[in-house]
Amino acid sequence: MALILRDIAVARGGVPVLEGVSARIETGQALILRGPNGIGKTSLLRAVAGLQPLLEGTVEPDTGQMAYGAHADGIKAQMSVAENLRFWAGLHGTSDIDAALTAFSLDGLAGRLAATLSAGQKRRVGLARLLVTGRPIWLLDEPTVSLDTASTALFGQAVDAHLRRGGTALIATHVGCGIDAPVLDLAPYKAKPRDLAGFGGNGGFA
Ligand SMILES: Nc1ncnc2c1ncn2[C@@H]1O[C@H](COP(=O)(O)OP(=O)(O)OP(=O)(O)O)[C@@H](O)[C@H]1O
Repeated sequence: MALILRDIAVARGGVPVLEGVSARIETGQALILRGPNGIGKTSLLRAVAGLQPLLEGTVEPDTGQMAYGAHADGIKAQMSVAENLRFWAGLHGTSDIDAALTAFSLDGLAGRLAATLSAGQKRRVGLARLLVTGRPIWLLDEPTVSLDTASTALFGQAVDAHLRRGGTALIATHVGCGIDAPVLDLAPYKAKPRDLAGFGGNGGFA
């Protein structure tokens, strides 16, 4: 399923950060978002995922087709790895977690309380959740932070398999994440200051 961004502008904390961003990611393709700290990679992904409003522009398809993998893994500490994945699968109307456990080498940790996982292990559970959503468009924010070389390779394989199944991925990263894909540098799209009155803006003092 293709992901289409048309002339998008996004704000953060009432301040415009990016404008004029367009991209078309065809079925089976990925696009890497690059740019310096603070340019707006996270804000753009959040807006595409429907977690914050777009200042301008449109996104296709609707957010029901998207799975968002954020910085904060959002794992439930008092549940086991398997319980976390089952919970997430239930939310998305799926039930099979075995493939996700295996893809991220989590079989041996399935019964482990999430609170006791290392940072990289938690990140692997966060990424495994993408698989159980069954959604075709993955929006990933710095997905390989905390991952060692072997886990980064597992991530690369999971994305490759997702793309081969007809998925799409938009990935923000400023480190190599093992994905061979075109890169969109966001630096040229830095927004010029503008008046956000009427958009919930507050002069930038959020
Ligand atoms: N809650 C907030 N309130 C106000 N400003 C914010 C808030 N969150 C982020 N910002 C600002 O919005 C801008 C864009 O931030 P964003 O996190 O989207 O950038 P990024 O490109 O993902 O950065 P990084 O590479 O550091 O993760 C930055 O200048 C940041 O300081």
